[in-house]
Amino acid sequence: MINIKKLKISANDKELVDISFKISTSTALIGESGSGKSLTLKALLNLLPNSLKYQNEIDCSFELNYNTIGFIPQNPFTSLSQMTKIKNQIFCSDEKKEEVFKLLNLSLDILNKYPSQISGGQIQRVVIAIALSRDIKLLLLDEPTTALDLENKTNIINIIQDLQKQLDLKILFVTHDIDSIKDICNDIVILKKGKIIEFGKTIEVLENPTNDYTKELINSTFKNKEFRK
Ligand SMILES: Nc1ncnc2c1ncn2[C@@H]1O[C@H](COP(=O)(O)OP(=O)(O)OP(=O)(O)O)[C@@H](O)[C@H]1O
Repeated sequence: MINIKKLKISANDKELVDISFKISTSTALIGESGSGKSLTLKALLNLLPNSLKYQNEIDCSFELNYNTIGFIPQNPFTSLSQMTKIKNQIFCSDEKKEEVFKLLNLSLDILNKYPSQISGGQIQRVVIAIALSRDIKLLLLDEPTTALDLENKTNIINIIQDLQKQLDLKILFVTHDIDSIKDICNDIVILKKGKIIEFGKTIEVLENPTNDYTKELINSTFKNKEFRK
């Protein structure tokens, strides 16, 4: 369990984020643009700009640092160096490379390719493989399916579900797309303007939201789905 008792970020005198929440297994952080999702991730990754003031109080059985946290960004296409073969962008033993590639259902011949020679879905899986090539304990996902088409989106969601079953990984999944987390995250935190306005078990919150803003988010997801049909 990662118990984030206090996470406060401010710029000058303006409070940007003031939240507390737990990651028991997998938690979704949902909120509209500007609600503080990226700042929260940056704070956990220790990547906040110096201009911001940051205070935290976190109870966790392991140290949160580069070795224990993996990060999957919104746009996988910019995470890899285009001029370098995939195998030279994963810093671990050949055995470990093979192990994580197998886990992500990636063919080993991809190791000898450049990013431009593989598909978008494969690139996102390679980015996840790179994160898993270290023995991380917490995986942070920042809208990992936004840049993907529907087929690859479903693929990545299935892969994350499989990873949860196979590895002892805590997950914090940041998104504004409720649809993508309902099968992955046990818990859900709804963020608005840097504050938590609703939290709880994902199924319970989705089936019985108490806050009007949460209801709006769920309704708009539902409407979009109807629209896509
Ligand atoms: N370096 C900064 N200095 C001052 N304010 C900032 C800084 N970075 C972000 N903010 C402000 O903090 C708030 C939260 O920003 P954040 O990027 O965390 O939102 P978000 O929920 O990730 O949005 P999006 O979904 O668009 O990425 C916004 O009002 C933003 O303008």
